[in-house]
Amino acid sequence: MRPVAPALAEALAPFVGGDLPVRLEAWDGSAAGPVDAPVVALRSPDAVRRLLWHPGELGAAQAYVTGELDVPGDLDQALTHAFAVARERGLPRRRPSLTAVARAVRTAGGIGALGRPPRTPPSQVRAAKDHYNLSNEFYELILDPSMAYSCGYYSSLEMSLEEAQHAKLDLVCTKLGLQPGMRMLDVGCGWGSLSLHAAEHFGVTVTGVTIASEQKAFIDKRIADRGLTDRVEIRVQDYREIPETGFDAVGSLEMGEHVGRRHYATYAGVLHRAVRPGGRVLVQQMSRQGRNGGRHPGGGPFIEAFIAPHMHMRPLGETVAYLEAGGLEVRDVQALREHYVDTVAGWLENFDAHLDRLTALMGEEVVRAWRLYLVGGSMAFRDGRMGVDQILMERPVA
Ligand SMILES: C[S@@+](CC[C@H](N)C(=O)[O-])C[C@H]1O[C@@H](n2cnc3c(N)ncnc32)[C@H](O)[C@@H]1O
Repeated sequence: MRPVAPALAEALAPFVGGDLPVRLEAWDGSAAGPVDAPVVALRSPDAVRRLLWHPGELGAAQAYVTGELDVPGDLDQALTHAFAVARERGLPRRRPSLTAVARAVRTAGGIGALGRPPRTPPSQVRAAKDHYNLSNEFYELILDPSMAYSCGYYSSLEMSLEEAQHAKLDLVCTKLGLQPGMRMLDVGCGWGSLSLHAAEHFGVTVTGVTIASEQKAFIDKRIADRGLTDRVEIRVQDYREIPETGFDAVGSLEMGEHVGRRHYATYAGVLHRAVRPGGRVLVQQMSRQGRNGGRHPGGGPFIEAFIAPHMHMRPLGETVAYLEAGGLEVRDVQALREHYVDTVAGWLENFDAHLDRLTALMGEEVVRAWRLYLVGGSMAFRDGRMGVDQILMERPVA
């Protein structure tokens, strides 16, 4: 087979707006681009098909997840490099003619017709839709023992992930002013980290709600094992259907991201209605730059397609305005952006330590998607494109 890379480089140049920014290795063994740049390996013509069909993040992510495109070196380093080049060059002013690029690639590579890429396997679509019902074991292998799936609080540099999650839960319970005998509501309780911590360490009675039945099954077992059946109740319930009012405190850790712009006022209203006058509410939520969350409010085309569709993030100020409009008085906002870089590093360490088991459980493609999600997420927090904040509020006494 003729070497394809020089012509591929030429064909791909319009997409990158200049010289090749990476070392490109093609499936025929040829290579092009700077020798000291991160390596991107195109293992199959399907990688080119996907990049042509969905230029940019989505096509590249699809090709990476399927293994048609690989990054043999450090993924973080390669993505950081790609982002830096994209920022420096900006997007190409005009989208290149698909037919022209396809013709050039085809002539060079002899890869036949460049039609539609293969479809995304249904298993991946299901994995994204069922983010929280994926498999409890999958999350157990990645998260800390408390099963907190939200940003930890590294109050000292030497903390482990487990200690940082414990410190975060203590911080939340302290900010909420929990005292023995109080009633607390945990909206979007995940695998029960806050509900169980509040009951065990602060002596409160807790109601937790989640939309994932797998999570309820997991927490119910922990409740029984720890003798907390009379103090913690977990329900599979949408936040809009919580009937009770008069809670002394309400916590909602990283659930607000699932509430779109259309419903956020309702979410704020639910929090306000659930807590008694004078009671406290703490929302921990991720934010992102760009008015109204920009074109991709859910964290970008990759996350929206592969990990968790229907997520919605916005600048912190917009979220605060919604909560205030819902009748809550904001008392304190604490930014924890850097803590997410360390939290994700902890998750990635667990991920790498259990790679074989994770692959056996979920398959190669889900595991590749998750690596991209974790590495890309950590970068977004490190670079300030995303943030996470604890917003402490009080329901005013009328
Ligand atoms: C990122 S997890 C956070 C879990 C937990 N708060 C923690 O810190 O570990 C988001 C949680 O919100 C829940 N959730 C999403 N949409 C919901 C809805 N409409 N009503 C109730 N819970 C919801 C999910 O089931 C999941 O438990």
